[in-house]
Amino acid sequence: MMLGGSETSATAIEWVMSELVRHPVIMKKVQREVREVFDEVMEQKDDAIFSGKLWYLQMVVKETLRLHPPVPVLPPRVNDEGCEVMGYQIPARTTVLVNAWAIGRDPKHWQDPESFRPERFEYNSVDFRGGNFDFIPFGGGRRQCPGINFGLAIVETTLADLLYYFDWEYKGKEELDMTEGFGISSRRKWPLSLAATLRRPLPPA
Ligand code: HEM
Repeated sequence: MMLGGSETSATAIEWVMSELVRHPVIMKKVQREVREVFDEVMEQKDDAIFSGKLWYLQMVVKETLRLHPPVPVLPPRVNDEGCEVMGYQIPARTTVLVNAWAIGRDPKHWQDPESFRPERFEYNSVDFRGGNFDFIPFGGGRRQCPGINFGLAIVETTLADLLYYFDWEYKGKEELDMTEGFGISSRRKWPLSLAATLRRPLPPA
């Protein structure tokens, strides 16, 4: 369980950083938010200020999970009884696979689906907590990921630290390759390699 949870969280973090270095305006905006909130926390020495304030970072994570769900195809399900879904007859005992990756890029549900645009979530209540079947990076229904809150906390706090303390740059000569690898989780095919520049003094070890 912990292995699955850390693999999915690490995959999400790597894709967020990949999208951010490809979108410098979005990178600047999210870093401004994180630095303003963290600087205030440090000044006031009050962690409570942190809670719920990283709105834009949360939208960036959402948009990344839409385009790069770490579990692209949900674990198989077998239906006990026959049923009809969108005009398709599904006989009893059929193994059904749900493609979360394709649903997140479906133009019937998402405007300009291939673009990385966190602002799409600003006035949009679509969430991944099980109520919207057009956005299911954590699955849905009774078997939805039980680690959703823990996973999001790992992803958001790790990213907030990376973005607060460092500036990040991709130094490759060619455009960053966004090819996905093949496997149960959709990690990058080629590991992400970025140059970090320290922008804030690191806390004492
Ligand atoms: C960004 C991080 C994560 C993502 C995207 C993610 C995604 C998923 C998905 C798609 C499923 C399958 C749901 C389904 O069958 O419909 C799942 C199942 C599961 N996840 Fe996560 N997960 C994450 C983090 C975690 C963490 C941190 C833990 C625990 C420490 C965890 C524990 C589990 C367990 C135990 C299941 C199996 C649930 C069952 O079959 O009833 N996950 N996760």
